[in-house]
Amino acid sequence: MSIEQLGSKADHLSEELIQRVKRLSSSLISDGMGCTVSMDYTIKPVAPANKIVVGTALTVSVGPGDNVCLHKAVPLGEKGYILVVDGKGDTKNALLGELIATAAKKAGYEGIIVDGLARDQGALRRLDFPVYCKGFIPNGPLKGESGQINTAILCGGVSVRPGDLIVGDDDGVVVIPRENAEEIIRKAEMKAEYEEKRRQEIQNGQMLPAWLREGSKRESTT
Ligand SMILES: O=C([O-])CC(=O)C(=O)O
Ligand SMILES: [Mg+2]
Repeated sequence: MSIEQLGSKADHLSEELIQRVKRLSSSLISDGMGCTVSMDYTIKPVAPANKIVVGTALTVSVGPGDNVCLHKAVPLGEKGYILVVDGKGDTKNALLGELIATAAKKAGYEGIIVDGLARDQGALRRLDFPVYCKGFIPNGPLKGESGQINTAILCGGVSVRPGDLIVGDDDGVVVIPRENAEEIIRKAEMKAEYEEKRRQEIQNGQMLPAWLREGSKRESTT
């Protein structure tokens, strides 16, 4: 069996940036990046909770249905990290269930994102630990030959590198590349300010946004 841990655990971005992201949403972050960086829409929270989950990516790549490497990554967990699993979108076997999610919670992870399936849905809903996946199947995981921890992966069609910031809420999951985080967060905050202004305008009976009233072209989604 060859499981490689190629990269060491990445540092967190500054606490100040992370706190700013916690006041936003996945949709605002996506707007801050030109509406391009959402993981596949089928990756959704097991238990929608109307709250935002933010953490530094600790990545795992596994073969379809094979969760040996995932087991090995769980004890590396610490507060502030999110386990992001490239499961190749496999739909034949669950990569995790109640036991792995409970261990990941105990290890300190903020949550788990899986490009694949889970099982033990009822227990996961009761766990009070954010798990995002594509759905459920009773078939358990395979015990395979290989995997990688903390390397660049694709998850839900989006590139994730160790240390990128992961943001999940009930809409889905987005990835903030760490080198552009400051600029993306600033743009997302500007969108939040715009939306607050629009909320007040709508309350005052102004249904059309200014850019449409004035006939100008707007590039972002508003
Ligand atoms: O048995 C497994 O490896 C997956 C599972 O159901 C659990 O983590 O509870
Ligand atoms: Mg189980």
